[in-house]
Amino acid sequence: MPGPARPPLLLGVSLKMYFGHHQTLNWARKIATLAAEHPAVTSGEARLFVLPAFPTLIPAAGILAPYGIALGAQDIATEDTGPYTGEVGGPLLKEIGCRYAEVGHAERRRLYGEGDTVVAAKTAAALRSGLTPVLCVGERDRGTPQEAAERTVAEAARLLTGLDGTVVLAYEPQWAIGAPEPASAEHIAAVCTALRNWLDSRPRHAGSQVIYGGSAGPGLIGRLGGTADGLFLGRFAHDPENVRAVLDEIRAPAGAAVA
Ligand SMILES: O=C(CO)COP(=O)(O)O
Repeated sequence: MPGPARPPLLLGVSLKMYFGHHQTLNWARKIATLAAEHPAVTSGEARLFVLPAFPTLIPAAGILAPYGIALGAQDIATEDTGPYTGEVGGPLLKEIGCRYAEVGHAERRRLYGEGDTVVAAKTAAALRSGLTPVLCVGERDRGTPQEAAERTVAEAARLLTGLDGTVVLAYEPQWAIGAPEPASAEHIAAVCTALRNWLDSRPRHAGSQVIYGGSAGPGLIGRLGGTADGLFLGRFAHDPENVRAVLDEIRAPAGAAVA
């Protein structure tokens, strides 16, 4: 059977702090069942990753990993080990099977005072432990796509200064997070294309991907014309049927009829 014509699209979900423990595991079981049977996943056209709350990582891995769904943490300490009360370090995350660590999410910047120095240090910590950082970048206020592209590329360049390794750049315009609608397809395409071009000029980040998050859900991926390597879902992934709908669109892209 011929393999997929293009690299797999990456479909990430952060559960943030929405779900309880059992709720997380019940949701994970539904996502595992979906992954086991959905042709977008079984054909290799889509790859899934899930970022649940820290205490659920081990049991969630037991449910999701057998179906090829990668796990990751929503945060990571800047240090690897030592007297850092309340923090969780990269070596532990790696040991329990994480592949990803999210850094720099707008909520952590806005609510917990994380700035560029901390975000860059967390990105370095993830890479040091062999984790792929899901590095969130994106402008705070709505502007033109060109302004957003320039600002976001500069942000990525700043945060990755001096670092080598494969990353997932999650383009999340802050004004589109928690909104009724994602940014427009034109806006997302302009910024993701600029990020892709920038990455392509940086061999030290070979293999990196650019995904879009911010009220992403069904109906979006097909409108991006391949300019993003995937989506980063928040609220709209709480209903597994929405995840199924996005996988359906990955299976039947670019104008093909989706039932
Ligand atoms: O921040 C996000 C993913 O990390 C997006 O969240 P929402 O899709 O709920 O806006």
